[in-house]
Amino acid sequence: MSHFFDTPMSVAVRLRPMNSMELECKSSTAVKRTPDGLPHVSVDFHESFAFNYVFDQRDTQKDLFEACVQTRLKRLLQGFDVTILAYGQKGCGKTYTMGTDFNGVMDDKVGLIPRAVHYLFQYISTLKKSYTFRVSCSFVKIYQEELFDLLLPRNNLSSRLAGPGLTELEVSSAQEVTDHLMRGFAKRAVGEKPSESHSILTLTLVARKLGGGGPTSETTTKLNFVDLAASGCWIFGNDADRSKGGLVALGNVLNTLAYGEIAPEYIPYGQSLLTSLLQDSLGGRSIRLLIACVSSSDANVSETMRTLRFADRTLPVMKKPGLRLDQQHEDDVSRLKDIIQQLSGELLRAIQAVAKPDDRQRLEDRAKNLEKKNLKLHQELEQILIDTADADVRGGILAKHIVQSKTHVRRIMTMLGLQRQQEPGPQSVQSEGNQLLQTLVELNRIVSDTTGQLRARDNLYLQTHSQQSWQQFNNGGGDFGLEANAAGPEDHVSTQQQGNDEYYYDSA
Ligand SMILES: Nc1ncnc2c1ncn2[C@@H]1O[C@H](COP(=O)(O)OP(=O)(O)OP(=O)(O)O)[C@@H](O)[C@H]1O
Repeated sequence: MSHFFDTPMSVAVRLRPMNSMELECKSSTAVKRTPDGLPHVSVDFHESFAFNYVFDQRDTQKDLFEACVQTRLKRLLQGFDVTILAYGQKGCGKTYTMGTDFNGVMDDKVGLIPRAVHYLFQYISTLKKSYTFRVSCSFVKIYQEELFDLLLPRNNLSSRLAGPGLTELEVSSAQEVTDHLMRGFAKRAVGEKPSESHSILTLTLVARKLGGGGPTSETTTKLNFVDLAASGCWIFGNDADRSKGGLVALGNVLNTLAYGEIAPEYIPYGQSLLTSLLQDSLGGRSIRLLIACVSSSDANVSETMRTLRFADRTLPVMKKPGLRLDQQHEDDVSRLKDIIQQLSGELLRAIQAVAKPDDRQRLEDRAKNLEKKNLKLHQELEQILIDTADADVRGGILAKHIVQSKTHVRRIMTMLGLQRQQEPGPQSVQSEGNQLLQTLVELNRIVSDTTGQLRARDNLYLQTHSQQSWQQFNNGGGDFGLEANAAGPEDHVSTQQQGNDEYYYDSA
């Protein structure tokens, strides 16, 4: 078992460089990554948003792929559907980022789809000793609430889907997928502009574990790349522009999912074709990454704000900071957790082998209990990491956790070693179980201490920050058009502006 630190829903913001028109108009930069190194975006210096990742003009396609897509692809084999969506105003880089317009040349400008497909086929080829894989591909366009199959081998036109299911083509290499992508993209553009339709490229991966005959030995997961229609000046319900209605529905679904555990029947998947089609890959065991593509220019600030608000509302309220973790740390923690899991299993099997039947149940229960505690500790730690907005502190906690986990692993290994040497009876097994329990209690104590320290630190930060904001507000309150004494400092803690409830709509 391994864990991942990102929440199921993550948001990456990508700031595209100014285009020639913006440069000609001599527009200035209004949207920036904040200089503190955190994944925050500031708009016009007075509005800021916190996301999981922020990429600016200096970041390359490779940076984006490696930071937020690569690790998610491995989750496919752990039974998660992975959905990557690009959202944003017309011309802000959705297609460029996704690589939906791939031209067959694998250069450094190539977007996510070709990179992901190559990575995936390479990755599964390393697992061929343990798994067999079947991969199939479908590619559709949704335009004005109608579905078009882009892989139907007919003429040059995309075919509206009236009858049975989608074309799903079996593929055995990255090249085959990108060939289908290129053919499909050419069809997407027929009839209307690509910016007016959504396109979804789906890879379905069926992994069968070799040597496993049980019902769970085959896993089917989906990887979706969704290049959404451009957001912009539109009104929900306008029949002439119904593809945009899919964006409203998508916003509603992601927003509802952000509230946490909600029964599927309350999630409004049925509001559009887009959300119905993606239903399985948006809820349940899915990992979602929304890439909000925005312009950095002051000429597009109002549309950029709408995009950022859309993205902001898809994130769970409690997990907004959700900062990117250092990859090395994440890998270390994940590896150690796997080792602990494996060793705990071995310990359990060793206990079963030596204990008398009447002791066995009790010891098994105890071992299971330890396992649960261990899992809870990991979950607490992950929560702390997600809730902590300071990269240095997070790094410190992780480093500490790694040392603790290593000690923990060493102790379990020592116990196993002793067990094997001495072939102990139930009593010694019990005392080893107790030692393990002690270790876990100790680990638990350290985690709660750290949580306490972090909470105290966060409270202090919020207090100081709110006092500073209040002072600034009092000094220049007139600019805000508010009475200087209308609210107390506690009302100014957050820099995150709450948009109005109709944020999906453009009333212009
Ligand atoms: N991060 C970036 N770096 C360099 N060029 C970019 C970047 N993002 C976008 N571009 C360029 O900007 C132009 C518009 O990008 P793109 O077509 O991807 O926008 P889009 O959001 O998909 O637009 P539409 O909604 O019309 O489909 C393209 O020429 C693309 O190469």
